[in-house]
Amino acid sequence: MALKTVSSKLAAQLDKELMGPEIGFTLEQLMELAGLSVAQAVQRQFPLSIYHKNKILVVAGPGNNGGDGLVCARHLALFGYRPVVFYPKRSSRTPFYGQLVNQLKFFKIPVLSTDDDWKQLLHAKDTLCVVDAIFGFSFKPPVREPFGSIISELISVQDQLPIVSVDVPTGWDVDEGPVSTEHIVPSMLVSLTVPKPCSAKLDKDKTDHFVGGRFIPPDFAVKYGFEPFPYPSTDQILKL
Ligand SMILES: NC(=O)C1=CN([C@@H]2O[C@H](COP(=O)(O)OP(=O)(O)OC[C@H]3O[C@@H](n4cnc5c(N)ncnc54)[C@H](OP(=O)(O)O)[C@@H]3O)[C@@H](O)[C@H]2O)[C@@H](O)CC1
Ligand SMILES: [K+]
Repeated sequence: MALKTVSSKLAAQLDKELMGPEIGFTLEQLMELAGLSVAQAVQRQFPLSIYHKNKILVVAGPGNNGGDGLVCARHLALFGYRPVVFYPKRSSRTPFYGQLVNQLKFFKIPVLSTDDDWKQLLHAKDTLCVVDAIFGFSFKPPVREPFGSIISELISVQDQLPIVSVDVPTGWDVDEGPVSTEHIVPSMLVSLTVPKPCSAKLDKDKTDHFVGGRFIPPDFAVKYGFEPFPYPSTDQILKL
């Protein structure tokens, strides 16, 4: 089956239309479903009954990809995992990000900043996986600090510690794929709504690919040039 993708430009347009005056979704609604999808994909890939570790590091970036990570952490806690969130650059774009952080505190999920030693979580002995919610479809290379150093740390452990990338592997050009030889190779990618073109560069032997964010009707998918995904039953995700 040929991979169905939409470009970064079209993905942003699709997002805008969903949240525009005619359709009227709010960011909060879509982000909740996006974060839930990612948590469900993690649970499918790393069920607690098989993996006897429950600590998950969620690295959240400054935009909506990071917001998806904050929501995902809350659902992971509800599913029985022990998420820890590293949120180095907190957004003040909308008060909603602050509310998401308050919800994490309500769930007693630690939220670390650059002053904390987040790197001690980068050990496969204790940590099950890392959720990469740093950048999504609005990332434009080259990467700026502190994220360059954070990405390098993740790359240095990815052979031992699986990375679950949300929507786009962080640091990859959304349309072109990896921009340097040293790059994140996720063990799992959860594309939201529809895969972005960079996902065609995934090595299928190294990365399992899921689509999630089950929030559009079939005719809307067709309008944006892709076939609707056949999600089974009540699932929020589909393995491609
Ligand atoms: N319909 C859907 O599918 C839905 C999708 N959703 C999710 O939204 C994601 C897209 O979110 P988004 O548009 O907020 O952008 P995102 O990728 O998080 O990055 C922007 C941030 O990164 C920063 N930044 C950029 N380049 C940088 C650089 N080189 N180095 C350093 N920083 C850089 C940039 O900073 P700025 O340039 O503004 O200073 C800004 O702060 C999408 O992938 C999906 O996960 C759901 O939540 C809702 C429904
Ligand atoms: K990401």
